[in-house]
Amino acid sequence: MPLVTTREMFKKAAEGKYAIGAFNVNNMEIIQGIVEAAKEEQAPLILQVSAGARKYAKHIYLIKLVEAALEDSGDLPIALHLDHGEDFEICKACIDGGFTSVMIDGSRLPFEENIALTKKVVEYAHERGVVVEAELGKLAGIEDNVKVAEHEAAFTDPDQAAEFVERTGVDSLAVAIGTSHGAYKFKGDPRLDFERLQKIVEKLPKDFPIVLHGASTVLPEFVEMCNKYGGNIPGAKGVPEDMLRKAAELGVRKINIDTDLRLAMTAAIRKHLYEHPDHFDPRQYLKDGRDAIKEMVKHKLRNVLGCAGKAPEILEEIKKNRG
Ligand SMILES: O=C(CO)COP(=O)(O)O
Ligand SMILES: O=C[C@H](O)COP(=O)(O)O
Ligand SMILES: [Zn+2]
Ligand SMILES: [Zn+2]
Repeated sequence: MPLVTTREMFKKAAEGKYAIGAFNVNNMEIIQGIVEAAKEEQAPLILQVSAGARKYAKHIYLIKLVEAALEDSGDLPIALHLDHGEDFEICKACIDGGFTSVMIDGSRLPFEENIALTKKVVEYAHERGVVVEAELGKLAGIEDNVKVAEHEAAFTDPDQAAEFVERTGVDSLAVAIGTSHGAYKFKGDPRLDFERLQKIVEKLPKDFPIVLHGASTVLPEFVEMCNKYGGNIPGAKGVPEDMLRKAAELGVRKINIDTDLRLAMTAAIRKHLYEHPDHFDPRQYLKDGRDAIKEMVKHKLRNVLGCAGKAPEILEEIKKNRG
């Protein structure tokens, strides 16, 4: 099965009111852990690559690893997506280089400039059968080492969202409703602006796919494991699972997860090295990291995103459209 776009995934997810997991990938063990989980759960997948990932692993290695995953996974619908593309050039490089979906993140720009940049990417992408995600509103937190302070973060305006989608022709939209990137999402009690989300859904075309960034739950078991085995990440806190379920119920179709992968892998490796100070074969501890990712992703697919078992209906939709 070749790479697919997110079109059929989002259509079926809207019908069934579930979300597709978009997992950030940076190396072989992360990809293998995620894909193994999706295979066992028969779930659709979005594998996403950031500029930082391309810098770390190189575009060609990531593409080849994802190609290997496709072959190894049998008949799973998998999309390869550029996460937070900051300019036309990186989007073009990924479109030309085999990605089926790109994000142009013009959220830092004034409204009109964000529209112009997004339109330019949409035009280039659509001509080549690639779908585009854009972003409106600013998330607090760290993105590619750029720290957006809380007071600079700005929630998405529902009217602007409708105008933005109409004028750009974009395929999905990332919104800011209170999530943020990284492991420290809330100082006090977690809170998302669901009223705003509902208004955005009402103003957008029916079933328009909404994307939630910064959606890791920061699982306490991994935070505790990190801290127990030599780590120091006190006070890490993520988006509670029931809030993500509610977001999917309301219209969020893509849920972005990176921090939870990082935490799972690091916690398992810390534990392994602590318990086996004599080990120095990377395969021994990387295997534990990969296993931890697999179990965590299975839990997400089944209990949070609701997309376990949905691969067949998406494949059927893809075949129907290819006629
Ligand atoms: O939004 C993300 C990638 O674009 C990841 O968010 P987290 O930091 O919550 O995992
Ligand atoms: O949006 C942030 C993602 O977690 C990607 O992070 P990164 O830019 O460090 O790869
Ligand atoms: Zn952004
Ligand atoms: Zn993001």
